[in-house]
Amino acid sequence: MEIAIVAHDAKKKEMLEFIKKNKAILSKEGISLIATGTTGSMAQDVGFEVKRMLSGPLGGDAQIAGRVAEGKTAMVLFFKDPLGKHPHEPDINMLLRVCDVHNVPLATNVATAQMLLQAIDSEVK
Ligand SMILES: O=C(CO)COP(=O)(O)O
Repeated sequence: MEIAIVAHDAKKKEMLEFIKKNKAILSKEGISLIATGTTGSMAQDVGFEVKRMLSGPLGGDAQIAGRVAEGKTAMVLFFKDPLGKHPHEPDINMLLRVCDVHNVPLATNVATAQMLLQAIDSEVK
């Protein structure tokens, strides 16, 4: 199962804490991680194996949206900064929309992301 992790700059610290806390689940054999560029480097720096897309503002969200649409990415954990402005807002909205179009679980905050991971924990090897 491919899970995408994405975090805006103001949420990167939260994402780092979240993935470290959930390392046991996220490192399972049946789970692979993809990420936007900077979020991915951050995860790699603390020992995760992550396939990195472009950075968000350069098209990374759009690349992940493409993978969701193709049925490759099965879950998106996207810690959005609800207080900031982003030059690539259209790409961000596209990713959210494509998740809804394809009924792919999408968490935009830590509380929901935690529930999603708990929901799949027993199902993934
Ligand atoms: O901008 C982003 C998501 O919209 C995140 O991109 P980075 O992980 O490259 O910072």
